[in-house]
Amino acid sequence: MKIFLLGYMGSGKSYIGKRLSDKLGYDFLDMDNQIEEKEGKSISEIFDKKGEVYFRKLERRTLEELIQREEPAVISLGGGTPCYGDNMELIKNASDITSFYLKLNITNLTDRLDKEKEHRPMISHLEDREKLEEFIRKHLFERGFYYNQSNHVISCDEKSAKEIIEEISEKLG
Ligand SMILES: Nc1ncnc2c1ncn2[C@@H]1O[C@H](COP(=O)(O)OP(=O)(O)OP(=O)(O)O)[C@@H](O)[C@H]1O
Ligand SMILES: O=C(O)C1=C[C@@H](O)[C@@H](O)[C@H](O)C1
Ligand SMILES: [Mg+2]
Repeated sequence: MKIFLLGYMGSGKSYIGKRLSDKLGYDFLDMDNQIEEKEGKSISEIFDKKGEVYFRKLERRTLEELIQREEPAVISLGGGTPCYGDNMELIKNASDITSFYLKLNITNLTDRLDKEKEHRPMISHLEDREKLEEFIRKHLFERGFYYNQSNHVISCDEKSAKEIIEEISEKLG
């Protein structure tokens, strides 16, 4: 059984994923960290030096490897992973994966990301909160189509990590 966490940048995939894995006694894997280890570079450096298309290809190969993995694990995907090529189809077609979309509203995502833009190359160039919010609104409109194909949608607005983890655990039964 593998648990995949999906959602926009800043939705808590890494934060919740680590804590959920501790609770379940599963391994925790963060796709962004795996990519950084493979390349020996930070995500920002990969975007800067090799470009986004190179990153998306690497992300696809890493997704394929994670899907092949047989041991139980909680796996946090990159924010864009489900939204490129047929990545979401691969996730949906794997019989041992349960996917959760960690859903937050635009205001809460903007609040979080406004404080943490630097290591996120998709948004690091946006000068102020207004531009960031406008970008997130458009981006989420495009990406929601993919995220919403997850097995479960978890509304995370105003919820603590503990509450979110409890909700995920309930869905897992
Ligand atoms: N339930 C929560 N309540 C309050 N803050 C939270 C909650 N979940 C996560 N956070 C905070 O939100 C920020 C973003 O979380 P995190 O880095 O886990 O997002 P992410 O989905 O992994 O983003 P990315 O796709 O960019 O890797 C972090 O500072 C984290 O501590
Ligand atoms: O939303 C995105 O496209 C991204 C999210 C991050 O997790 C990283 O995978 C990278 O910064 C791209
Ligand atoms: Mg993360």
